[in-house]
Formats: sequence, C-alpha cells, structure tokens
Amino acid sequence: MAGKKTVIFDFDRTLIDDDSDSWVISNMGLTPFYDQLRPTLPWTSLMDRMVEEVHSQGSTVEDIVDCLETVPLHPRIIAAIKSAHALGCDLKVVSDANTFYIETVLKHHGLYDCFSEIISNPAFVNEEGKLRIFPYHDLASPHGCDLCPPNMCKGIVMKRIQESVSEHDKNRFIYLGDGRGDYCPILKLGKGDHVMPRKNYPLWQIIAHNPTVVEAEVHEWSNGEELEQILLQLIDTTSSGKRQN
Ligand SMILES: Cc1ncc(C[n+]2csc(CCOP(=O)(O)O)c2C)c(N)n1
Ligand SMILES: [Mg+2]
Repeated sequence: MAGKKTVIFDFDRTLIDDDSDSWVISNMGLTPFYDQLRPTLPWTSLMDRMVEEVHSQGSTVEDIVDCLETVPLHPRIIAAIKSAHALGCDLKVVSDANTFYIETVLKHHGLYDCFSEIISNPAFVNEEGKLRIFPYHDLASPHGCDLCPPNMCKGIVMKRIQESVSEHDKNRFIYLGDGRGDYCPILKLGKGDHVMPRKNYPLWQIIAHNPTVVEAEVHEWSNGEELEQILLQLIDTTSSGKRQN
C-alpha cells in the first residue's frame, strides 16, 4: 500500500481567506486599542491583551465564538478538506493564530474531525470563563531561528511532524501556506514533497525570489477552486503508487 500523505494547512489567509486575529479585533471594536498597544507587546501577549479587553468590556467567550463563526470559508476549500480526509490523508493545521480560534472555526464548519492535530499558540478558557492566549514557544528560551517570529517557528514544528511519521510515509507531505512564517517549514521538505503557496502572497514571493533552494515541488494557487483541484490531483497522483521514491 502507498504511504499515507500528510497535508499541512496554514490557517490565516490559507484555510480561511481572512486573518482570524484581525477578524476578532475589527469585529469586536478593538482596532483603536490594538493600534495603541501594537508597538509595545510581543504578538501573543498583544492578542491575550485584546481578549482581556473584550472581557473587561463585558463580552463573553460566547461572544468571541459568535464573532469567529461569522468568518467565511470558501465552499471549495471545505470540500477539499473533506475529500482529502475521506481519501485517507492525515490533515494538520500549523498556524500562528491560536488553538481556540482555529478549533472554533473548524467545528462550526464541521471540519474539526478531519484534522489529527492543530498546532498553534495555545489558548484556553480559564476558571473565570475568560479566554487566555499564550506563545507556542517559551519566549524565555528563544528558538534561535531568525526566519520565524519568536513565538512560533513552524520549521521546528515541521521537523517534529517529520520525525513522527514512519519512514515509509516520509516525502509525502503537501504544505499549503501564504505567509513569511511558512517559508522555514517548507525548507524542511524534500524531493517528493509538495508546497502550495498562495499566488502573489509573501510565501510565493519569497519562493519566486530564490526558487532553487526549495526542494519540494511548487504548485501555486489563487482561489478555493484552484486549491481544491490542485490538492486533490496531488493526493491522487502521490497515492497511485506510480511514482517511485
Ligand atoms: C512580529 C510578529 N508580528 C506578527 C505576528 C503575528 N502573525 C504574523 S503572520 C500571522 C498570521 C498567522 O496565522 P497563520 O500562521 O495561520 O497564517 C500572525 C498572527 C507575529 N507572530 N510576530
Ligand atoms: Mg497564513
């Protein structure tokens, strides 16, 4: 039997067309507060401070959930995820948003069970019923990668995922992303892996600037229809057993 494929989705501007942090900030009236604090705090502390402000204004976690449930998802991306799962792929989200926002959006669209793992900045509702958001890496012991933001090196995450899959499944990764933070993890991919950068977004631009350093095969996409078509084609060809590694 052909090896199981692992499909890794970035979240903001890939799985969803929007940015989940910005969605909450703008739709819950936090933009002036965000603009004021942005220069003073590291990213996840800033997001934690934003939700603290939501609560101090009297809104609840339910209100944040209601807000996140209005984030649109492209119907072809929903279909692509369901198909990839049905075809036996191992799906994961690796994101610099946070686990609570991602889980909320995926559950609302019936996609949560399609994913084996959501790797992101940890977020949870505390004993007072308030949402808290923390960095993925302990900021007190820097990860040392200068391609990535201090709170999350997706390359380190990618390495862990690669080490966790069996030898037989190696080189069977498909990575979909858009941002600068997606460059480090795609450099960990090798021949036989695939990267799907969103066309004209930062990841695509960085790859285009120096294409020879990327060993994985590159397939650009611009919208949900293209994402679905390319992803399902890659899953189909990489599982046919015709390609030899
Ligand atoms: C210095 C600094 N500025 C901004 C950010 C935040 N940030 C950058 S891209 C992005 C989208 C993440 O979602 P995804 O990975 O799902 O695209 C976020 C939240 C940061 N971590 N460090
Ligand atoms: Mg992104």
